[in-house]
Amino acid sequence: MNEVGAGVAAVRVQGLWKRFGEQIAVAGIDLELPAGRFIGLVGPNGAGKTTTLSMVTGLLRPDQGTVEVAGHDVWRDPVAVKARIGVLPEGLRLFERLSGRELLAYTGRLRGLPGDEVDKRATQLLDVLGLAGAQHKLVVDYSTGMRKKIGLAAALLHNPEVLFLDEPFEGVDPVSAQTIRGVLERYTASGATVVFSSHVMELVESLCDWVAVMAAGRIRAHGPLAEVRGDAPSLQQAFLELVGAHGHDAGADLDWLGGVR
Ligand SMILES: Nc1ncnc2c1ncn2[C@@H]1O[C@H](COP(=O)(O)OP(=O)(O)OP(=O)(O)O)[C@@H](O)[C@H]1O
Repeated sequence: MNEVGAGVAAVRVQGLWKRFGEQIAVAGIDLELPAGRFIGLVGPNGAGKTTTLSMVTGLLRPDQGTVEVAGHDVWRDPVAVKARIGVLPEGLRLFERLSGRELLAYTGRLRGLPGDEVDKRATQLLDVLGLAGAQHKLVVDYSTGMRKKIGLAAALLHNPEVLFLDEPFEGVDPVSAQTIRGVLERYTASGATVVFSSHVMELVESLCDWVAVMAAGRIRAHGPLAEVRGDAPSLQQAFLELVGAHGHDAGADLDWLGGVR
C-alpha cells in the first residue's frame, strides 16, 4: 500500500491565498482531499482552479498558506512531493523535438527509473493509450488529443501516489476519452488519488466520487459527490445554484443577435 493510502490525506491545504495585482485569484482556501478517490475540482471560468492546482503542485508560490501532499509540505519538502505526484498541467509544454517514445524515455530517466523498466512501462502506456503507432513521430506533429495522452503517459510513468490533471479531456475525442478514463479508473482502484479540474459536469458526475466546487477564489462546497449534489437532479444543477448562476438570462441583452432580419 502506498503512503497516502494509510489514512494521510492526499492533499491538505490551509489558508491558501494568491493575488495577481488587484485580482485575488485564490482567497484563503482550506481543503482536505481524501486519498484513494477520484476527485473533481469544478468551477466557472476564472474561479481559481488552475491557480490552486499550480500552488498545490509546487509550480506557483502562494502568497500565504500551506499545502501538504501525501503528508509532505510542498514548499519545504519539494523533492519528496515531486517524487510522489504526477502532473498534467493546462497548456502543457512538451519537448517538441523528441518523439513520443523518446519523451517517455527522457521522463523516466529524470524520474530515476532504470532504463529497462522505463522501456517496459513506456511500451505498455503507449499501447494502452493508442499511441504505439505514433511513438516515433515527433511530439510537435502530435494532435491536441495525442499531446494530452503522451502528457498523461509521462505523468503516470513513475507510478505517482497522487495525479493532478488540469482539464485532461479538453480536445480529446470520445474514444480517447474512454481510454483515458479506463486508465484513470484502474489507477484509482489501486488506492492512488486523481485530482482533476473540469467544466464538464456530466464528466465529473460520471467519473468522480468526491468533488470540490470553487467560485471567485473560494471553495463553495466539498465532499462526496452525492452530498454536494444534495437534492438537485444533477451536479450541473447543484453547481449552478452554488455558483449563483441559476436562472441567469444569458441572452436577454443580445436582441440584435440572430439570422432573421
Ligand atoms: N498569471 C496571472 N496574472 C494575472 N492574473 C491571473 C494570472 N493567472 C490567473 N489570473 C487570474 O486569476 C483568476 C483565476 O484564474 P484561474 O486560471 O486560476 O481560473 P480557472 O478556474 O482555472 O479558470 P478557467 O476554468 O477559465 O481555466 C482569474 O481572474 C485570472 O484572470
